[in-house]
Parts: sequence; structure tokens; C-alpha cells
Amino acid sequence: MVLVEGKIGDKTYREPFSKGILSKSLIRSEIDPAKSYEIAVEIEKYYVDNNIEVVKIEDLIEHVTDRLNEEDPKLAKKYYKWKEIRRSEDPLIILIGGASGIGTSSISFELANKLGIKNMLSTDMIREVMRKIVSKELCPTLFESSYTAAESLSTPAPPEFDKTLLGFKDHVNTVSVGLTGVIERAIKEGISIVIEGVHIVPGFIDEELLKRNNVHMFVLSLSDEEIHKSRFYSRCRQLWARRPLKRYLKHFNDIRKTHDYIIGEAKNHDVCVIENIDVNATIDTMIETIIEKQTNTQKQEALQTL
Ligand SMILES: Nc1ncnc2c1ncn2[C@@H]1O[C@H](COP(=O)(O)OP(=O)(O)OP(=O)(O)O)[C@@H](O)[C@H]1O
Ligand SMILES: O=C(O)[C@@H](CO)OP(=O)(O)O
Repeated sequence: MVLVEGKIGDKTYREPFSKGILSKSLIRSEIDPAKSYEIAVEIEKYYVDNNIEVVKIEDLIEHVTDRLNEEDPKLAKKYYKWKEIRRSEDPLIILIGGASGIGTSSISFELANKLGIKNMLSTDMIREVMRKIVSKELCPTLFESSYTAAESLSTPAPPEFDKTLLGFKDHVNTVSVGLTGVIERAIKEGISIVIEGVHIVPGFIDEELLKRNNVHMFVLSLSDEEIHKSRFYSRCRQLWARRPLKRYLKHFNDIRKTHDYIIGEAKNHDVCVIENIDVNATIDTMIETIIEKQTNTQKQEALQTL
């Protein structure tokens, strides 16, 4: 039997080589399923034929990368990059924000899948839990949508302020309390997670948490309003969709106001903004950005030890 040897923290573990696990990770790297299995079989055969009983995970990754290079160097590069991210010892906490309908839940699903992250949470769920805890009288905007929160502001908005945005900020501020709790818990427990939703707004989350090299925040944008609007049409065509198109179209101008506000705050706080036109391009930019932050932190840590 071939064993794969890896490390979690300072502990070494060994587990049997699994063609299923390897081929699944190749499929995630956009390799055809039949080809993925064929490569996994071939690699296992190589170890068996050469009487290699234990293979280190880093060597296995190099081996797979070399094999993929023969197929398609672009795929090999992608596979290697994704593995590089997952080899990091700290849990990965990825936050994806953006106005309603911009694509945060679709992108979060794709990214978690590509990186093999098993935990995903939407801030809408955090909000739902908070709605069971806090009364409507105490926190009326929590019971609204982000773009209608202004309708429940307990004090009238001063004329010099935009009412929609005042409501939005109040709503986000409240949900950010629950969101911060989830991030802190994930860090404490060492859980990798992707959290997404309209309540992930730069400036509302503790900067100290965001500075950590394993916490990554992204904001999605769509500068073309018509493309943004079309996303609500495409969402309501899905069979399981329960959210009425009419409601989003009615409030579209307010949703756009929140969009522009989130982008402005992202720029103010140096958070990566990605124009979410093409799913693959969005995911690639996220992965490049995560690697860049990890590499920069490693460089800084190395300099500090000099
Ligand atoms: N990059 C993309 N290209 C094409 N369609 C996309 C893209 N991203 C998302 N979509 C589609 O747009 C619609 C809205 O996306 P999604 O439900 O992920 O938005 P959301 O930001 O999570 O919205 P909300 O915050 O209101 O729940 C869906 O039908 C989704 O399939
Ligand atoms: O508040 C919002 O912007 C959206 C986010 O998904 O939620 P809903 O429209 O369901 O209230």
C-alpha cells in the first residue's frame, strides 16, 4: 500500500493513497473527469512499480504538476497554485462582499469548491439567526433588506444624508456583530471558511482581523447597471428561486446606491474589488490575490527574523 505523508501544524500524519481523492482534486482544477482518474491511476502505479511505500504530500504535488505539464502547462500552473494556498498551515478565511445580486453566493460556492473548503456561510443566515435573538423594536432595520433598511430608521434621516445609505449602514453595522463572531470563532477553531453577502463591507469589520495573513476580503462589482439587473432575471429563472424579481427591480436604484457605497469603501480601505463578469476570471483574480498576500507576509516574516 502507498501512504501519503503530510503535516498539520507540527504533527505528521499518514493516510493511504486514494485515487478518488486525487482525481477529485484534479477535477476541481478543471481537468476532464475521465482524464483525472486516468492520471490518478497512473501515478499510483508509478509508486507501486517503484516500491515507493511513503510519498510526501509536497512530492506528490510536484509529481502531479509535472504530469499535468505534459497535458497542458496552464492547467498545471492552476493546480499548483491552488495547492500552494491549501498547503498554508493557517485556516483560510475568505470574505466576499458586494451589493445584492452581484454574485457573492455563486462565486463563494465556486471558490470554496476549487480550494476544497468545506465550510460556507452567508451573512443572510447570520442575519436570520440575529432576527431570532434581537427584537424588532430594539433593532428595526435588522428586519429589513439591506436596500430597504431606510424605511425602518428609528430617527429621521438628516436632509444632508442619503436615507438609503443611512439605513444600509445601520443594517450592516448590526449584522457585522454576528459576522465578527463567526470570523473570530473560525480563527480560534482553525476552520477554513468562505463567508459571503451584502453585509461584508470594508470599514465595518475590525481592521486587526483583516490584517491577518489568512483572512482575505474581496468585494464584487458590476459597473454596468444593465448586467447587474440581468442577474436578477437569471436568478429568478432558477427553479429553486424563491425571491421575487419584482422586489429587486423595484428597489434597483437603492441596490445600486449600496453597490457604489461598498465599492467606495473598498477603495478607501484597500480591499480588492473584482468586476464579476466572468466566473473563472473572478476566481483566478481571487486566487492570485490570496497567493500574493501570503507571499508578502512570508517575506515580511523572513525579514523580521534577520
Ligand atoms: N460571473 C457571473 N456570470 C454570470 N452570471 C452570474 C455570475 N455571478 C453570478 N451570476 C448569476 O447572477 C445571479 C445572482 O447571483 P447570486 O445569487 O450569486 O448573487 P448574490 O450576490 O448572492 O445575491 P444576494 O446577495 O441578493 O443573495 C444568479 O443567477 C447567478 O447564477
Ligand atoms: O438584504 C439584502 O440585500 C438581500 C441579500 O441577500 O436579502 P433579501 O433581499 O432576502 O432581504
